[in-house]
Amino acid sequence: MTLQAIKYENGTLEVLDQLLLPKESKYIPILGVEDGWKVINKMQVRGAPAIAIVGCLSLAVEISKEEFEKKKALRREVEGKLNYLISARPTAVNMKQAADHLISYINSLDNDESVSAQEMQARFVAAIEAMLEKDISDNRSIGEFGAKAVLNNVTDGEQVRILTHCNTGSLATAYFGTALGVVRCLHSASRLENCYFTETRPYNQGARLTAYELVHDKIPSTLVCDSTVAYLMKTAQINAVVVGADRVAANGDTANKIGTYQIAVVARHHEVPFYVAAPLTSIDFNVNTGDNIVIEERPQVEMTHINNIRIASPGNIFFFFLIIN
Ligand SMILES: CSC[C@H]1O[C@H](OP(=O)(O)O)[C@H](O)[C@@H]1O
Repeated sequence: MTLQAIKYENGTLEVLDQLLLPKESKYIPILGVEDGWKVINKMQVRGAPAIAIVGCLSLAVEISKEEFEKKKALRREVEGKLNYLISARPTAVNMKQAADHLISYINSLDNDESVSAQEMQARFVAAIEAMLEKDISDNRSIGEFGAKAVLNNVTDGEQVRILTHCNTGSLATAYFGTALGVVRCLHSASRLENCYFTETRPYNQGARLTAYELVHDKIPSTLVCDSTVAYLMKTAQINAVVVGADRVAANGDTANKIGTYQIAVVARHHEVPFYVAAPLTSIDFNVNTGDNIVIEERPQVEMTHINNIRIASPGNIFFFFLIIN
């Protein structure tokens, strides 16, 4: 078992094919931007932060193999490929945030006459490589801060029962995770009684990925059907719900995996504190409210089949994949 979703060293990139988990642990080589776009679009790599990191690293791999005589040629190629990578999936904002930041950075290098084309290329690749460690550092901070927030609501020494949705761990980020990072910190502090997590239909990120991570880390946990959450909050004294985010609007509206909204409504009804754990790169200050967040629509086969076996009768089925809370 491995929780390293992304393997990058000296211009070589491999990603864990998450569609094969938990049955098979297989890495896919990423030779450039086209490979990066495909593994993101097919959800072999998924999770808002991981999407941005893999997308940008796929560009770093491609750029590292080329030689640029002219700085403008490098800038033009970078801008075009970053905008292409954004199109792989529409809702998670992290890839767009990273693209905007990197385009601004390479423009500053292009405008700096003291920087050669070779230096510009090296600095640009280094800026992307730094995203890996930054994400891990952010996740550990989110985990510690989130654990403190949860524990503020309980008596000293009390162990807590957490509910989470989808996968927000090492398989959705560079490592450690966001909402699952909070669970990891609570467990490390010996303050976690149990982590309940949903299967997360239709793509089963919870049953396939979160279960995989929690078993790997030997964290006390219980997989529950998505339809159990209301009964769970009524009967299991859940201390807090902690989820991730794909995109947070300027007013705090949050787009996350489908099912999050109903969990939030039930948490409100049962007065269970509800937390969104996300890095700054998941916040889109250019979007005022959740009404302006693009809802991702995925092929219906992702709901009607599991491992290529049909589980729903043929017919005209249509559903949203992500929805606003
Ligand atoms: C830490 S990323 C969180 C976010 O990503 C998941 O979506 P997907 O598996 O479709 O990429 C889910 O919405 C998580 O909350």
